[in-house]
Amino acid sequence: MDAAFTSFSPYSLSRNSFPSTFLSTNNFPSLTSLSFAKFVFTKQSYLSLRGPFNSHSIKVQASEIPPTDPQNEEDFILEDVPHLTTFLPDLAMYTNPLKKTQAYAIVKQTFVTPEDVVAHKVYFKSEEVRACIVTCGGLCPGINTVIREIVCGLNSMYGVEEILGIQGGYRGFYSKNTVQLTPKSVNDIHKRGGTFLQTSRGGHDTNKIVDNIQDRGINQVYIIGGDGTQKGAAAIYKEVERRGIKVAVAGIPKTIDNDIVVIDKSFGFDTAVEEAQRAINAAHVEVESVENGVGIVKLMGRYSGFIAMHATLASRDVDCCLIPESPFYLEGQGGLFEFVEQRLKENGHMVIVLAEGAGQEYVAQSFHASAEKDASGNRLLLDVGLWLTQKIKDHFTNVRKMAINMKYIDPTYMIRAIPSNASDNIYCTLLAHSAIHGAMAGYTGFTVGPVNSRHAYIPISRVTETTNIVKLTDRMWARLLASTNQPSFLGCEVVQERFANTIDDDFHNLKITSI
Ligand SMILES: Nc1ncnc2c1ncn2[C@@H]1O[C@H](COP(=O)(O)OP(=O)(O)OP(=O)(O)O)[C@@H](O)[C@H]1O
Ligand SMILES: O=P(O)(O)OC[C@H]1O[C@](O)(CO)[C@@H](O)[C@@H]1O
Ligand SMILES: [Mg+2]
Repeated sequence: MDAAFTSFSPYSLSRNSFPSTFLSTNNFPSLTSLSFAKFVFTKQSYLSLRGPFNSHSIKVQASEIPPTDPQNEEDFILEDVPHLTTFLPDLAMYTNPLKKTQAYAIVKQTFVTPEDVVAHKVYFKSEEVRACIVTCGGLCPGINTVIREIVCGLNSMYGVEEILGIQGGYRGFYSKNTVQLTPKSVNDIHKRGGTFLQTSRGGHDTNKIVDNIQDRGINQVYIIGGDGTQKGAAAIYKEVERRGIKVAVAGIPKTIDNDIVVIDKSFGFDTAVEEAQRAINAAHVEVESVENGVGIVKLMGRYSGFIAMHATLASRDVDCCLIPESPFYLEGQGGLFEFVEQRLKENGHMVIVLAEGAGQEYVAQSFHASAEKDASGNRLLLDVGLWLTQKIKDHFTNVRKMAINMKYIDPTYMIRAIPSNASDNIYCTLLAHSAIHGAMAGYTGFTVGPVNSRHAYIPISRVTETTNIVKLTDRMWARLLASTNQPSFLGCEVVQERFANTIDDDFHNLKITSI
């Protein structure tokens, strides 16, 4: 593989300067490159990614490229981004067609900085590529943009003609016909919400999928989806490797909940937060126009309250934000009822933003519901919005004998069914291009995404080992508490106990690896 790349200048990530083998794709058209790509980040960079309390890191293997300061060797996390040559050492290489494209040929000496990386050689001839794209899991604004940009990017940058759409998620590999994707057929799809290819949950059968990949002669697989999808992608990559077939597997992380670890933020998240503002505004207008108005807005967020937290912070009209990570209680001193009453006395109205995964244990108790699961094994949530609405009504009517005016708004699906906004559109384009360049360069078993603002190739296993959740000890949550002045519902000791160590949370079944 070394011959495919030339030498590479060190660059600085975060404040620490160190020789990086991090394959950056921010400005791809440089003709510098690196001898091998590794996924690297330091404690320092992880810190800046995850906030000041997170000092945990896993040293995967000794550094092949020594750290700048050998004393700080512990600070490095090095891990190979898998490459086809790992299991197919004799693969042929070809001159990268990007060199000849008009768009990139001229930039050789113009926009190139030492940290830019491009493969001199690629491992696929344009005419040999038979790519496919699949979308799995829930919807998210921007999926269609990613599909469009993979198709258009492969075609315009690498001259690829054969691109298949797998319809209806993973099970589409073995249960449906494929659809031919061309720049023309996907030209307008970025203006629509949803997924042009349709999606599904469940139905991941690794052997059937890889059999199908082989039967159809597919050699590049682009998989757009959330944490479950990425686990499925990792299984496909492993099976491909076991069979020793030349198939590059690239994951593009998609999650409206922003629950995928390592990457800075998931695409569509900003769009969803923006759309949530409309619901919060509506709730605020409604409740300030009546006496004792209480507005409840339910937003998505199964185990991670990022949408609710960001929508609350952006709005400033929200009095209280309830998320799955932060337990709350209703009755007594410091409880939600007391806070609602206090706000009604002060302002005559209040707005609560509620992530759908919050308070599930209470709702389950109230409804005596059993834990149902969807086809992928995700727990089906009970409607905490309806439950809370009823609880607040009952409390004020029956206990406090106080008339309140309740407005419950549930825009959950509306915030993810829309097309992506302008900045998410650009972000989706970068992700798609990053995936294409990586696959053409022979990388496989990787997920793309920005880490500390630099687009990177990340071994899929890194993004599936844990889930991103709001950390109550993080400054963002502190900012929210400062903005709403809501009760924290937790004593300091509880936060320490709950978040100080690596724990397995019974309810969320999530691993909080470190603080
Ligand atoms: N551990 C796993 N191994 C293999 N495949 C999996 C695994 N977990 C989930 N999948 C498959 O991935 C697909 C999507 O999973 P899931 O429905 O959990 O959505 P997701 O990708 O996590 O997206 P989101 O949760 O954001 O909607 C499904 O087809 C499911 O069968
Ligand atoms: O699309 P479904 O199956 O109704 O699932 C909804 C779930 O999907 C998510 O949007 C994640 O994709 C969650 O926020 C939500 O709980
Ligand atoms: Mg998921």
